[in-house]
Amino acid sequence: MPVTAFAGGPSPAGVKPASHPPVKHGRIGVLLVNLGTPEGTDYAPMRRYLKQFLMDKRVIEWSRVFWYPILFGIVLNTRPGKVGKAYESIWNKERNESFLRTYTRSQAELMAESFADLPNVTVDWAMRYGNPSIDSRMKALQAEGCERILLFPLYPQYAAATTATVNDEAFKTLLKARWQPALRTVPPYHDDPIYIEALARSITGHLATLDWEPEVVLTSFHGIPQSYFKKGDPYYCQCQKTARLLREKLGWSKEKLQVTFQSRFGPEEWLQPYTDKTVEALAQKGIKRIAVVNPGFVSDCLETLEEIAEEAAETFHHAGGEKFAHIPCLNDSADGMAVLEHVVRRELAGWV
Ligand SMILES: C=CC1=C(C)c2cc3[nH]c(cc4nc(cc5[nH]c(cc1n2)c(C)c5CCC(=O)O)C(CCC(=O)O)=C4C)c(C)c3C=C
Ligand SMILES: [Fe+2]
Ligand SMILES: [Fe+2]
Repeated sequence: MPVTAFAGGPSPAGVKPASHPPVKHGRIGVLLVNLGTPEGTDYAPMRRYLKQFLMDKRVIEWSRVFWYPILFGIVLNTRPGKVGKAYESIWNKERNESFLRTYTRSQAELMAESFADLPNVTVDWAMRYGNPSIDSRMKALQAEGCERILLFPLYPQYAAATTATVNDEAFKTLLKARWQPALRTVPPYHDDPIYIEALARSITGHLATLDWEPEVVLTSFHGIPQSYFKKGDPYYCQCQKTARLLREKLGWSKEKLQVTFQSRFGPEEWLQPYTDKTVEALAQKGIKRIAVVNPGFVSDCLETLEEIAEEAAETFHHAGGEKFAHIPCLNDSADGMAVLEHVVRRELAGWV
């Protein structure tokens, strides 16, 4: 709004000067933000995506003097090709995009539909890495008249490498804003009864479609380096709590529902036990039937569709296992949407 709009001093309350430009106002934005996704599986888009991701200090906390030579000298030359092939095996060919993007868009669209009772709320979506960027969608929401924005990092368990970096990026977009919206962030919902109930229903529902019963079900969460945990990240404890509540809801033992951590990156020790090693050890111990669920992922993605449904299944079979099932993430299912909508409605309290 140009300063000239106020030439002649402030207007009397409720009276808009004729020279005042039209300004959209009075709306509330809800921005769902997931991790990110490359634009394609070829070397160039994969490198662009990994570069933005792995330059993030919240993701790789090592000194830049030590990390950048490794990142630019080795990782960004070798990893785009390797990871691009993995993405290819799980690419949504119909839409030419990753499923993470397909589901995130669908979640925003379904939420917007179900918020018909909240006509001044606009629901949008963004990605922390890649597009649509947080910056572009925050600006679009403001242009639409959103004076208040609820930012929803799509992670049930808080980690600095995920939730905090989304929040950082959103607040960064406000650094140069003349007229900032009010910005609220959604807290973790790892122990929310509706989330636990949805997970339990999804597990029992999926297992009911099989003609066999797993001896062991692994709840496999994305890992973080142990050093991040030791510095005070609550992620490990929140994962454990989700699993405990789920176990109680299902009435299962600690042997039946186990917690593991996947997706190690780099030479450090990560949270343990590791998913791949556990899958192998279970088969070697004579366990023949297992299922794996990923409660920490709101949507299926590379880490669930490739690393678990493909790689972990192969590891299990090679080690002597017979039946392996991957239980899909909540995605845009009715139960999954009920969780996201419940969290958003709760966090909009006082605004709507
Ligand atoms: C040190 C590196 C990494 C940390 C810490 C980390 C934490 C973390 N990540 C997720 C969720 C996802 N990660 C995904 C992919 C992915 N993760 C890392 C590295 C770290 N993640 C890399 C390098 C990649 C890219 C793929 C690869 O090169 O192996 C994804 C999938 C994205 C997709 O497009 O499908 C998700 C989701 C969480 C929840 C988390 C900490 C709690
Ligand atoms: Fe990751
Ligand atoms: Fe992975």
